[in-house]
Amino acid sequence: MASQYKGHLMLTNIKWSPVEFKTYPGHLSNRAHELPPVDLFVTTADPVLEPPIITVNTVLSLLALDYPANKLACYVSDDGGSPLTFYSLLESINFAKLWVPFCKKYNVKVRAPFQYFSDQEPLIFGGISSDFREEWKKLKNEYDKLQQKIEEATKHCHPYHLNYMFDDFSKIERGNHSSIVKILWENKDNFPEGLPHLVYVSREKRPKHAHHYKAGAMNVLTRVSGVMTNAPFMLNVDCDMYANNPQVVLHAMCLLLESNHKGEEYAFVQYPQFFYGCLPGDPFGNHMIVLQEYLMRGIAGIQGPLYGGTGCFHRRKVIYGESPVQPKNTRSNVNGKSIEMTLKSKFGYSAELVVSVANLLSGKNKKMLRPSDISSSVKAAIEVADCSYESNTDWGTNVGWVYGSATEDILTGLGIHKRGWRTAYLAPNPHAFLGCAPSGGPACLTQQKRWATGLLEILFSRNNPVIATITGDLQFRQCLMYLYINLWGARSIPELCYALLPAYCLLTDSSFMPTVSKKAFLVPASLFTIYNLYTLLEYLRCGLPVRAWWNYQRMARIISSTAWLFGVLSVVLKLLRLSETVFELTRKDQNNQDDDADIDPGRFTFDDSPIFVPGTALVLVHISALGWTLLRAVRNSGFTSRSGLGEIICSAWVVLSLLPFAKGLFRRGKYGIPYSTIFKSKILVGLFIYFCISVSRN
Ligand SMILES: O=c1ccn([C@@H]2O[C@H](COP(=O)(O)OP(=O)(O)O[C@H]3O[C@H](CO)[C@@H](O)[C@H](O)[C@H]3O)[C@@H](O)[C@H]2O)c(=O)[nH]1
Ligand SMILES: [Mn+2]
Repeated sequence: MASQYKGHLMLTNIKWSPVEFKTYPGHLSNRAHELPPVDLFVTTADPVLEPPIITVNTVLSLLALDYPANKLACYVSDDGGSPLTFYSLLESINFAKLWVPFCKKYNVKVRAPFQYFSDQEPLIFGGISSDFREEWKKLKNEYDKLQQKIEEATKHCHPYHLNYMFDDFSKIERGNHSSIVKILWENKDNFPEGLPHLVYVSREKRPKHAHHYKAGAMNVLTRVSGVMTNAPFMLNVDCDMYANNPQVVLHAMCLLLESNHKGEEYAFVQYPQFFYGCLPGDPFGNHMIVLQEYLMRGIAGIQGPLYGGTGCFHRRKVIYGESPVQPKNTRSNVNGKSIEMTLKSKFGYSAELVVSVANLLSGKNKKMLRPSDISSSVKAAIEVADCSYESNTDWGTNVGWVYGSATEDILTGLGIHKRGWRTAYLAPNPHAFLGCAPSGGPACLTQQKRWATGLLEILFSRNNPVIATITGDLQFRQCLMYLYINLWGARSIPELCYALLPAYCLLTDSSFMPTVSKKAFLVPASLFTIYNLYTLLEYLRCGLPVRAWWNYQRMARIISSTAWLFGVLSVVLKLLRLSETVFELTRKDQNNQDDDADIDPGRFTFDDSPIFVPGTALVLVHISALGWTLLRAVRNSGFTSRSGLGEIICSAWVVLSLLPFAKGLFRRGKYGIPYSTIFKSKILVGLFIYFCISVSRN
């Protein structure tokens, strides 16, 4: 708990001046001809962990956005290089040709078909024309067919080879293949009511070449779209984050096309991350509703929100490394080097890319309509997707998504704030994007471990927030905010010490809490009460149940003693150059494919990962300590020892927080902790008890 109180001061800084924007996209929709082009990016990396039907739905929701179709282009990056993903996208085109006009004609609210068709029929049909009813049925039927085709292709090896489009995939080896860029659909007629361009990109991968995970994929998408459509704005979403509000682009444009009262442009507009199919009571404490409501709004009032990796509209020139006040360079020579040479050394050798960058930076492409013919740029696009393209360029450092952290989003956003940009946070109603939150122990902890790792990596990078404030234009309060967030993982160490303290006291018959009968006891007791009431109040004010608050508190303790601790370990190993940090994907399909009959998706699950060892050991230590105290009390007929009620309450609180682990000791299957984990934990417990005994003997 103590580390929570210290965090509170930092939190006060963050929450001090919250900001909320209200946008009126209606004002823009009658200025359609002035709207700028926008490139839409979707990333996927594994057809098993991220089933293609999820990606297809996200793509369909983007193709159907309320925005002139000839100003949108959608690019899908597939790091898995999977023919299945490609096949699914290709198959979805015919459905999209029906779906997009249908959505626009009837002003459909939710444009991800799986979500739209999950609604009950009568609910939709109430008082609605028979035309609509017919079309609805037809589309539902078409969507079912599409889904079935994809399912079949997933189960059986599909005869991809029958189609020339699949040639590139015939001999593909995962992680070792050349770049593939395929135009799945081209809006040749430049038709505002048609379908936006849809392009499939799988960048070149070679075993010996670092590919920088998602950051690498984003940079390839930036370049590929640069040579094809070069829109001044780019939206990026994860494959599971479908657009839930058809007006997201218009909302974002309300802020991106204007500047604030000081005349400053916003570098990017970040939407919050909300989730669909949420389990009641948020059993894994990861719906982030309260976090975004208070934290993100607060940050929005300092220098602007963090970049969250998904649901964000970027200004392309910012991604290209521009600063808010860019020195005007009208000469064609800089220090004797031609501008072209300078751009080549920053952006790489592709002549097409350099021209597109020059056009963009000079603002030439602002009014320009997107080129309707993109097939002529496929060759250039393949070239910029090669894995050696970035060597000796600024990609990954001063240009594009920044490399060196498993949370490339925070690192990239920090670089933008460091250059002095302001950013904007927008939370429209209905929610802009919805994705799937991980569920189950292993998926949740893996995600948290990656976040803790990535956030800590940033502290050890040249983009450390303190350095960014001293040498760059990161505001002081924004720097404090970044420090608070980046230190999340490091909090696991003091938390673990505090969590062990009551057990240590009970085992060694010592105390760290004042005796309950003394007035001093009121100090920790009131801090404890105020902290919990305050956090509870935040939940209630967001309209969430008490259960959600408790689950969050509980998961926060579990996460910091397991996932965050492993995050710290992996950063230490990286600093010692013993291993590299990796981006472990979060599984996207929820529990619906399980064959357990008594399935309870809210119940904590385990696997044999070592990540569960510290939590198991912690709960065992406390059970032993409490048992030992009880035994002593029985022997001495009463609690006469030095450690008293304070320690017992604290110890019981730890067990309560780690209740899923305590229960897991007695369960089997995926709800139980594997024997090997329990065995390893018992060794740790033995060592700890031995340590306590030797201390109390001295
Ligand atoms: O080598 C990789 C690894 C990941 N991804 C994509 O990155 C996205 C995010 O991956 P996911 O497993 O869903 O991670 P999350 O923890 O859910 O993602 C959050 O955290 C990430 C940083 O750790 C951010 O990049 C994400 O935008 C943010 O939603 C997905 O679309 C992946 O397909 C790639 O394209 N290539
Ligand atoms: Mn995700």
